[in-house]
Amino acid sequence: MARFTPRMVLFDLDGTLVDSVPDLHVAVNAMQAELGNPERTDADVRTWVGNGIERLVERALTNDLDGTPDPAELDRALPVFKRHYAENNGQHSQVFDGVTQGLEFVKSLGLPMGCVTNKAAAFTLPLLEQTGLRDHFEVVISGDTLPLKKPDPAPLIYSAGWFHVHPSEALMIGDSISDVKAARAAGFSIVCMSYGYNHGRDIRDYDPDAVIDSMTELSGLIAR
Ligand SMILES: O=C(O)COP(=O)(O)O
Ligand SMILES: [Mg+2]
Repeated sequence: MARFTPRMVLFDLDGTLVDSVPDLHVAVNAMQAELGNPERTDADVRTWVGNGIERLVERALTNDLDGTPDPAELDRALPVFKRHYAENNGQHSQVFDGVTQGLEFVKSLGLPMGCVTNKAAAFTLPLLEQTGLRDHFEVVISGDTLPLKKPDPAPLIYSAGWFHVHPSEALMIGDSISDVKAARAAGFSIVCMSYGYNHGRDIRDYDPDAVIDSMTELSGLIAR
């Protein structure tokens, strides 16, 4: 028997639907080069994604997941990063294997779907368009759509309200501790992808309701 019988499903973007690190890595190093700073590795960038663009730039500047740069340095770097990311967004990113099948399956159940990401809206919509995923989602909440982003539950609660679904009947699919925390605080169920980005930690350590290796597995987990 399927484990979840939600009335709506929300999907995280980076590390869940799309492997966006290749674009982010190029943009980070283009920024670093323009500012006269050293290159950062793909592996490091992978651990820095998930808390929005500004936090990524702070981590890249300091080469530290917990780092906070000088505010003037951040002010100088942010527009440079955004310019390079706008140029590269979607150029090297790939939709993860199984995502299209998973989305088609959820759609076949007649369940409404939304995308909730910490990525700024200026980058979210072009990426969803470019990867051909945009039309799956009736609602898209980006990192700067509301005053608070994940791990705050606000974007999830807002989306549930938009679909007129009680959070206890809603499912979030994500990849990081921010998705787990936001889902728990909102009262959603939470399924995580094992392949995503979670700051270098195994997402199983944060005890989501289920962890899957591919969205093709959703057909065995979700029913109406
Ligand atoms: O950190 C970001 O910019 C986006 O991350 P998310 O799509 O996993 O929420
Ligand atoms: Mg993510």
